[in-house]
Amino acid sequence: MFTGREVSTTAQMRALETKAIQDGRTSGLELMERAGAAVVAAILCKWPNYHRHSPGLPSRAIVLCGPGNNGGDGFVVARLLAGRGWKVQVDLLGDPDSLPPDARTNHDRWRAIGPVGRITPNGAECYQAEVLVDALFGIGLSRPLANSLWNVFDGIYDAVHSSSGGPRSPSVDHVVAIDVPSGLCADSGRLLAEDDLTVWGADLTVTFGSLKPGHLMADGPDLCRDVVVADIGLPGWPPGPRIHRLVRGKIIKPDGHKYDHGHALILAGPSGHGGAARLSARAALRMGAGLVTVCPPQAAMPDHIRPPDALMLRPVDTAEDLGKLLEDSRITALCLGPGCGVDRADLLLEALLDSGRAAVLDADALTALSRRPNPFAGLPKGCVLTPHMGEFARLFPDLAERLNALPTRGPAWSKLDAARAAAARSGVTILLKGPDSVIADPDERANIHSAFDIPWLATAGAGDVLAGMVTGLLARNFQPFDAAGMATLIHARAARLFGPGLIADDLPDMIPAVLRNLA
Ligand SMILES: NC(=O)C1=CN([C@@H]2O[C@H](COP(=O)(O)OP(=O)(O)OC[C@H]3O[C@@H](n4cnc5c(N)ncnc54)[C@H](O)[C@@H]3O)[C@@H](O)[C@H]2O)[C@@H](O)CC1
Ligand SMILES: [K+]
Repeated sequence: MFTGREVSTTAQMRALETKAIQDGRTSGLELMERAGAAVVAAILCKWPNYHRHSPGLPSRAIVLCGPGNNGGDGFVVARLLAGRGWKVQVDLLGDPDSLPPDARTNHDRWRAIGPVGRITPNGAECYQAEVLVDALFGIGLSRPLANSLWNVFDGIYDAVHSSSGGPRSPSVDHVVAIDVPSGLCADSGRLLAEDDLTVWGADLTVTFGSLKPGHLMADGPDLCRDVVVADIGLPGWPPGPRIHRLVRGKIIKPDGHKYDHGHALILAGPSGHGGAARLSARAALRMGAGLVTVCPPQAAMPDHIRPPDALMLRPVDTAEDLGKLLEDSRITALCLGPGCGVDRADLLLEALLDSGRAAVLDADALTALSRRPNPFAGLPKGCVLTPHMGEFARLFPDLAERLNALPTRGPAWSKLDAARAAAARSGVTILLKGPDSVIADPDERANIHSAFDIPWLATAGAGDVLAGMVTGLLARNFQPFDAAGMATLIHARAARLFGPGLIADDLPDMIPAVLRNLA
């Protein structure tokens, strides 16, 4: 049984389906029937009034079926909706004789009820329905949509977005995608196309067993909108790496002495650049680190004579200064990078690495790291690297290049793949930031955090706060993977709670309210 937080790649999904069938638990046809039934149930749940859209008139559905089993699911949906009194039009892309066996069976079952039309470039001009079911391509999309299909997509796009509503103009109220909106790569959330493609998004996407990475990343969330995960009786966790959607967590500060909750050191930059480190420091305190010390160069000390008074101050000018400070074994985590300046980060990096302490390397520290001949040599296991895509490209140019290449084959490379490859190469936890953040560690664990609903979090200093939050949790002895995940989750919730107009300074002060709800 899945719990709802699992994310499976298409390869894992196929392996699971094959195993369930080989074990004799179920058959492909049975899974297809359950899939179709789940789609119908989700439609009726989301739009209960469509059961009868106006007195005496049946609701109307257009089901577009593709050449594979996604199309097979579509035939099941058509049959079940017709059985509920809907007026259903079914159009097929391709030749019925080429359908795979289960899809062909369901095609034939539908043919006993109604006709199957052909999907043509201009066919969408007369589409009029409450619901259009997109059963063209699911997890089997393996290559970019051919140019000949583009006209079809354009026509459907016009039908979906038509607002004229006249009797002869196309109009579709809602689109329901089976598994994924067609054209979207389920593994990456990227559109498989050789050029720009107009894809109509769905209002509701019904997927099976578990989420796929593409529902959470890149273009996926925008195109899938509401995603329902339907249990169709697939057992257990699929073989391969464990990927989760990051949606919840627990974080409690137990009783104890202040040193029991760790001591975080935030290395600050030169005079006039201390704000970033102060944001990090404030966030580390709010995350429950017992003590937090800001360490600017001596000349910048006066900049920091200001609240919060809970912050401590120690000057650090040289690597030796830092090394001396780190002789205190009660210092449990460091943060290097925010507002630090690349040269200063470079100067302090070696002492930090030599200490073997847990640390967050962010911003300028990542640039300093990328300039080293062997960037990942000697990184302590407790390190978390927190790059955004630009910093990631400096640290892992080949991975970024692969990620940025036009996705012409499925499964396309995703941020998930890139973050996992980076964790394997560097030997430490990677938090690859963005509206879709990925946290990956060298043990092949990965979490995806999808937060496209809070665009106001893309504000100056928000990354510094996040770095401080991770540092606070590392100081408290959280494992790097857990610290990065919890901080990402709480950071997003804090932004959501504050709402638009947020500036980074607001974030640390929202943390207590978020923590109260987590505990
Ligand atoms: N895996 C599972 O556990 C289950 C899968 N089911 C359904 O089966 C789907 C997967 O079925 P398939 O593997 O047959 O894959 P799809 O139905 O997604 O598509 C495969 C077909 O599309 C063609 N195709 C791929 N890219 C194309 C392109 N760019 N242009 C034109 N044709 C292209 C392929 O040649 C193949 O004929 C799922 O998305 C889901 O809807 C369900 O029936 C039940 C359970
Ligand atoms: K689809």
